[in-house]
Amino acid sequence: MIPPLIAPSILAADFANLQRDVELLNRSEADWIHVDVMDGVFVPNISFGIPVCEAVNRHATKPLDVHLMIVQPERYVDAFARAGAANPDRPGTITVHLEACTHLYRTLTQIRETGCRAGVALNPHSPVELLADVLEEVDLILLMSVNPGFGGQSFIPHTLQKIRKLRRLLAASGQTAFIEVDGGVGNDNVAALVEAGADVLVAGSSVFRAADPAEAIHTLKQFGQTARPV
Ligand SMILES: O=C(CO)[C@@H](O)[C@H](O)COP(=O)(O)O
Repeated sequence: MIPPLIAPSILAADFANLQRDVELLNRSEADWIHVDVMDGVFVPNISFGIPVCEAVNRHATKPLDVHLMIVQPERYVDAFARAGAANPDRPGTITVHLEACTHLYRTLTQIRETGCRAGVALNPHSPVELLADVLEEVDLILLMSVNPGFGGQSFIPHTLQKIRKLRRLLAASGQTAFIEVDGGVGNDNVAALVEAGADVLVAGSSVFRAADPAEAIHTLKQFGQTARPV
């Protein structure tokens, strides 16, 4: 059985020891490094921007999974691609929010042209059916399982239904985008998420607040692997 991909979010890392924490992820079973960019407009919090992404990229050996929680993301896609998401040795993902894009189709095309996987994220209130006409342009669909803006929040259980619905939508259209879930992911829900059809799990607090983050990643993978449908 294939375990889910785990993308620890550096939003929960120690920013004063970012190199140490990125190197810890390099040595762990983490698959991608999730980079949460917040602008204080699209979400009520500011995290970090392009220079921090560049710094993470300098030390990372795993693909960057850049999640832009910003308005007008098309203005910054190329800069984040250059800052490490499009690293040719380990191409990553740039994800924009459906709710932040006036011309989503164009922005997804723009992301693919940088050499990155193109991702689209949905806030908890946005139905998965809104993606029906862009599925061919999408490599990854990120379902927010908390209201975006802060780490450490409680998982919204309705996300499980959305994952199942999205899995059916993808199957019916013959598309194979990754389904990623972001927010409140931990040992208590990883099996249910994988059973529902999630491929990639973002984990912030459950990794970086653990006594042993590498062990926490290993445990998430183990729990997910047992639950994964064959
Ligand atoms: O994008 C976000 C929050 O907006 C997430 O990536 C969180 O940072 C995940 O953190 P935890 O819920 O796992 O602490």
